[in-house]
Amino acid sequence: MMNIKQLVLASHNAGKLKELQAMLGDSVQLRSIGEWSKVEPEETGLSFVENAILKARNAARISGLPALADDSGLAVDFLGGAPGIYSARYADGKGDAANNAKLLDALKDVPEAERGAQFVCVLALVRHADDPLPILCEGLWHGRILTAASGEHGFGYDPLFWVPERNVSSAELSPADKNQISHRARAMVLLRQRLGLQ
Ligand SMILES: O=P(O)(O)OP(=O)(O)OP(=O)(O)OC[C@H]1O[C@@H](n2cnc3c(O)ncnc32)[C@H](O)[C@@H]1O
Ligand SMILES: [Mg+2]
Repeated sequence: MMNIKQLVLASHNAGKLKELQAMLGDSVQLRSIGEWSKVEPEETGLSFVENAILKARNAARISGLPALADDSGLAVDFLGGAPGIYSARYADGKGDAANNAKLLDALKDVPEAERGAQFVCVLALVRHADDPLPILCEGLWHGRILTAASGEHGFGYDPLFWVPERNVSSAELSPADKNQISHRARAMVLLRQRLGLQ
């Protein structure tokens, strides 16, 4: 079992850092790779797993610390799983608001029953840059895409993601509630088990 006190998070996304640190608790300190470099690696993989490993190796190489990466996104049934690994780049890098507007447009006139979607999160942890055995944990969160944005919490696609088990959008959940049930929370439960943290 690994005894990890400090991990570098291979992400420039402040929303992820906040959620992951809250889920990990005080026993492990997460430091953003932004402390070392502002340059983001190109996400050239064809799967969440490949991109998560690529980001984790890059961060471990730059920082010299064990690294955790989160590759995540939204897979929409009607769109054959798109935007998927391209979720951050869906509107060509114009940001969350543009991504959400493009998604609403792509699903214009699509009835509720066909608006199913899942958030996906893959966490990859490497002990060092060339680690031959990364720890991989996956979490899925099933919901549906709304016809208009709702809610102020969270980040990214949260205002468009309807959470059936709570009858609210994921941006209407409190941060603590989202961290109990999200794709990221599910992946983190598995990671904590693998690290012997619970
Ligand atoms: O690669 P890093 O630096 O970690 O940051 P990123 O924001 O580019 O992250 P990804 O490449 O994993 O892309 C994830 C996309 O999916 C969205 N996403 C992931 N988790 C989400 C969540 O919990 N709520 C809303 N949107 C989420 C997010 O906004 C991005 O558009
Ligand atoms: Mg990214």
